[in-house]
Amino acid sequence: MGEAPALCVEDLQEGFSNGFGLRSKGFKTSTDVGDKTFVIGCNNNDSASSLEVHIYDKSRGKWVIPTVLGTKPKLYEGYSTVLLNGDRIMIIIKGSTPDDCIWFLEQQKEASGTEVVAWSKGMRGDAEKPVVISGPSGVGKGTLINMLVKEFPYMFGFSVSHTTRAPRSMEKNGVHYHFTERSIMEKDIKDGKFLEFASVHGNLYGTSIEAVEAVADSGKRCILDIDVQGAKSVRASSLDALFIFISPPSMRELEERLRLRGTETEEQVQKRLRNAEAEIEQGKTSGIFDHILCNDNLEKCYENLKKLLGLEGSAPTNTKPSPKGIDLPPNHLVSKIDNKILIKNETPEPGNASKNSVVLDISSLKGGAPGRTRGLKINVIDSFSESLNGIH
Ligand SMILES: Nc1ncnc2c1ncn2[C@@H]1O[C@H](COP(=O)(O)OP(=O)(O)OP(=O)(O)O)[C@@H](O)[C@H]1O
Ligand SMILES: Nc1nc2c(ncn2[C@@H]2O[C@H](COP(=O)(O)O)[C@@H](O)[C@H]2O)c(=O)[nH]1
Repeated sequence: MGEAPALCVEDLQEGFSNGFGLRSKGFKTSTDVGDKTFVIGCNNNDSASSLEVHIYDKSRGKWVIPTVLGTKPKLYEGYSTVLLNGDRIMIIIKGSTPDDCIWFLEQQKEASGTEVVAWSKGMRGDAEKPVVISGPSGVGKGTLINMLVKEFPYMFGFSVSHTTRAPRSMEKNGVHYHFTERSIMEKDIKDGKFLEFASVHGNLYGTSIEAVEAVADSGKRCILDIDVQGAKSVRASSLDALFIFISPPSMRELEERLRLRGTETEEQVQKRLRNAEAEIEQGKTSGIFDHILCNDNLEKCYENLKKLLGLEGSAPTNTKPSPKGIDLPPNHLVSKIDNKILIKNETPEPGNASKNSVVLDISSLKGGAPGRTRGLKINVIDSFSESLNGIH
């Protein structure tokens, strides 16, 4: 809580509330959501600075500085804000690159009495849902994920978790995990940098928002290898993932795999096996998971996993995905009609496609903050007399 710098209640009354007008650098927009006013902006003219959020709570007559999750959008030349249904605010950034121009700000559940908001970048098209893979230690999650990433390198990307456990001999920092100290990870958790975290077999593990964003930005489908507690947290978040639980054929087989892997001490193996019983029970009964696969025969289980991911019989693709951006007209006005956001070019040039007006269809947005908001559909039009149908 505190004072919001360089803005007072009178400024809010001056009238750019819920407006679509473009704000230049150094200005702020205010958007009313229920009894709160979200003030988005930046105090200086530095193009490298990012957008900040302050909230004016009208019922309490107080300014609140919220905890902000996710990567913040960069300012560039200016921006417009549009209130969508619910409490999602769309931010359209002028002068940015095509992959960085549409952002969303959402209110999250309050944490320990503090307002929490989260940013997510808008992504065009129907990017596939992230995949959460859970199961007891030693069941073969890592093995299956490696097979998938090896066969479909341009389709899947692994979310690199943070952990306080010591690296195994073959493990590389930043590839298998971000190995970190507990005090640092605890601070980062407190600062809202993690989508989920859990204490697993005596160590802290967690998925940072940045890890998931990095995979989405590479145009790949994100795979998370996390325990059941983590899966439960992700289920409660807005990630909108597919949840798959891998179960062992038997406890005896699980024990044998853990021992044969030879990466844990006897004491650690015992601890992991004790935890496995509860995890298997939860995996099968908690309702968190969309699918349960038994990893008895590895090849068979892998084929079943591919089937669930819609890859049955599909040939591996060797082409790098090129995430499609959005070319906004440089000078534009923004308005909203139902589920369509009209970004009208103020200085159209016939024959110059990059200067055309744009319609964003927001009827099938998926996922949300923190992370990435998927499902934006775009139509580029020559003039606004053109039909708004045919959005793709
Ligand atoms: N179907 C299978 N049959 C026999 N061995 C298997 C099978 N699947 C995986 N394994 C072996 O079991 C061991 C454990 O597999 P893996 O490391 O992939 O498990 P995990 O679920 O990722 O474990 P953790 O959660 O501890 O990271 C490995 O040595 C792997 O080669
Ligand atoms: N909740 C989370 N669990 C995670 C994460 N990364 C890994 N894990 C789980 O931890 C155990 C043990 O892993 P190991 O590498 O020490 O064998 C396993 O079940 C993983 O799924 C995470 O980010 N969050």
